[in-house]
Amino acid sequence: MDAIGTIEIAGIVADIAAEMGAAAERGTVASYIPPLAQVPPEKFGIAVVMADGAVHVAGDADEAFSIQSISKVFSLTLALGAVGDQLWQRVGREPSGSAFNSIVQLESEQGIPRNPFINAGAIVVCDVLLGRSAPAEAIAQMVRFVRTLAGDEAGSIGIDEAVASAEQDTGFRNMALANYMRAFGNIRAPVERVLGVYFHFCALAMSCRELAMAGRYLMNGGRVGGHSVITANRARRINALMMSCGHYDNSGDFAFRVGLPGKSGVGGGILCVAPGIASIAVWSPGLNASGNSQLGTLALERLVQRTGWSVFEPRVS
Ligand SMILES: NC(=O)CC[C@H](N)C(=O)O
Repeated sequence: MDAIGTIEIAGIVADIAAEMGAAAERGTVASYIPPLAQVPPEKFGIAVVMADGAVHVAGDADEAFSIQSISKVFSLTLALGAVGDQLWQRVGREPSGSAFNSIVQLESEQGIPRNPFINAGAIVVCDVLLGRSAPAEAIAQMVRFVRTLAGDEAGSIGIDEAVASAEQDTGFRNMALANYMRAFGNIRAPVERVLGVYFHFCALAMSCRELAMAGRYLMNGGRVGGHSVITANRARRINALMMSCGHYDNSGDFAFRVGLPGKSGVGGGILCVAPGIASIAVWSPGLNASGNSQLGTLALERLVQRTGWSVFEPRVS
């Protein structure tokens, strides 16, 4: 850890929540998935779980929200566990520079998505998981996995079925992506099954506190409480992908402003990792033009300015 102590972090987290509560420019809540449009834009939560186990929360940190594309981090982790590096034959590792739901690169790149954190890539990841289990099993395995990562013994993390079925009803672009990749042979299971799994993963609901807890393995070289979730090498690589691809065509700007691996979702959440230091979750439903939480990004930018936690900053001992 660096020179900043526990009391200071608690104060910084509380100050940021107060600043974000008062912010006027809150972005636009996603409306293409109808239940997400109902979430009040005033919400803001932040949770910081330190490497020593201390937890600092402020604002609406205990209110569950739809984690949406943040689930792509957990599905990637499961798929790497299932098939290892063979995954990279079907999904790339380059930033796309395009929107999260873009189809344009798939034609010239023969149905191989640029990375696992855009929709097309995450849909392939779901297909890989379906190579090993039926849809209901894959969904149950994901819920169990995230609960275990978060230490959620009460089982409060779950799938918001209303969100999952709204995505099913409105997910025409995702259907197009999946069918298009199927034409190239990069989706193997029936498209409806693959998307059923994908939509349920996106519909996972949890709070900032639970999400920051679930991200601990990424700050800890793949380990949580003495257990190895994944190898240190894989944790490092997932962090690298979060840095380069976690915010779609905004990933460069996020690295510039925050300088930490992060993954956003259209529910307004961001999971962010300060390796060796902290796992952080923020939530504010209003999005910027690239579909990333406007105030969530600003909150992380301020947190890093005040703590010096950017991976590009020298560590003070
Ligand atoms: N960026 C996101 O969070 C997108 C996830 C959303 N479920 C979709 O597929 O469109």
